[in-house]
Amino acid sequence: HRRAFLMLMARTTGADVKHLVLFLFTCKEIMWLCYFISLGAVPLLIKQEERKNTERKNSSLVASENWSEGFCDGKITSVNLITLQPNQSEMPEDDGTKRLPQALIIGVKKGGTRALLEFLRVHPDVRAVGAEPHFFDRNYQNGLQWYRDLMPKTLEGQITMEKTPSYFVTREAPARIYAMSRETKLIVVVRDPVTRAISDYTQTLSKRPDIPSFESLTFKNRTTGLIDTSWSAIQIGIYAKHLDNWLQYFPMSQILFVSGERLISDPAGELGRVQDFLGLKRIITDKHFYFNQTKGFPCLKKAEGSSKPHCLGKTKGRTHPNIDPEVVQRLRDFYRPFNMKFYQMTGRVFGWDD
Ligand SMILES: Nc1ncnc2c1ncn2[C@@H]1O[C@H](COP(=O)(O)OS(=O)(=O)O)[C@@H](OP(=O)(O)O)[C@H]1O
Repeated sequence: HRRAFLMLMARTTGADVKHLVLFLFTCKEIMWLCYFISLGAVPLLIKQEERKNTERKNSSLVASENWSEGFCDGKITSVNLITLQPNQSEMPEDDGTKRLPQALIIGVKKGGTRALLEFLRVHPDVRAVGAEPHFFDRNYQNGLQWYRDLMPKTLEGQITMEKTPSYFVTREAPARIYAMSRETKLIVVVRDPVTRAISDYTQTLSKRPDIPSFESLTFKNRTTGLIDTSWSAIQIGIYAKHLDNWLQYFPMSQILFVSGERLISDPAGELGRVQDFLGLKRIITDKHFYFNQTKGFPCLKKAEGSSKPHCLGKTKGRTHPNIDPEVVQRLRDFYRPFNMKFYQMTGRVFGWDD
């Protein structure tokens, strides 16, 4: 049959039989070659297609993240944040992910906020920003993406933190923090408002030595003894008033008050309360501290990521100027009712009026 077919082909096409044999043989080989290639190529093509699909999916998630940032123009709500989650979880987890803080030290200025943050950083499950981001007061227009970019990377189970003491007296801060997450844990380090005011004044004086005396700034009218509550050094210490603003958004159970005085006299005790509040294992104990006589403060035996002892710098523990005792007494009388209200609200007696 093969021979008859070849003869017929040669006769109709007028081609040489030898050439026809060669031609058909080559066609057959080519067809077989194509068949074998397709066997291997099909799974390969499927794999390539799958990879392309995954890449497409990832890039659309990144695009949606960028979109929500741009669209919301710094006013990102928790709804937008949920959109960001899938992409975060697909990012490599080995060196961690930048997350928005779950806990904040919101105040008070000169309360001992730096000491608390430095002590907390010793805990392996706490990661914190060194500088004060001032996001919820001065930099809110930069948006949550900007804020999150400032954060250190954390692994699953680690807590991201920052401290900005001015949040406590910023009217808009509670609503803004609530909009980021209503679950945010808030820590306030409080200190006797009179010494706090003097400490605040001492800091300003160190930067601007020509400012008026503490005594003259305290009063609106020295003869009538009317206190100038618009002076920020005085205003910040009316803790009960500021706390009222926070309680419009957060329950008391979500706010922890740390005694600035106890943070100096018993750092491990206060750190124990803070670790419990944050749901952390009590790792920071009295073994971590020693009292530095020269500095006059507790210091860390080993700072975070170091094996050396560490005290806070020169700007912490400045010598306060002597203030007229009559003025100090007048301020004590002024703060007493506010302090009583504050003790009542927090359920803790801080002992500033003993
Ligand atoms: N361990 C330790 N070392 C040094 N200083 C300590 C410590 N614990 C608490 N303090 C007190 O912290 C006060 C400064 O408070 P802040 O860190 O909150 O100040 S600031 O608002 O960040 O400027 C600072 O206030 P001044 O003494 O008035 O400078 C300290 O009294």
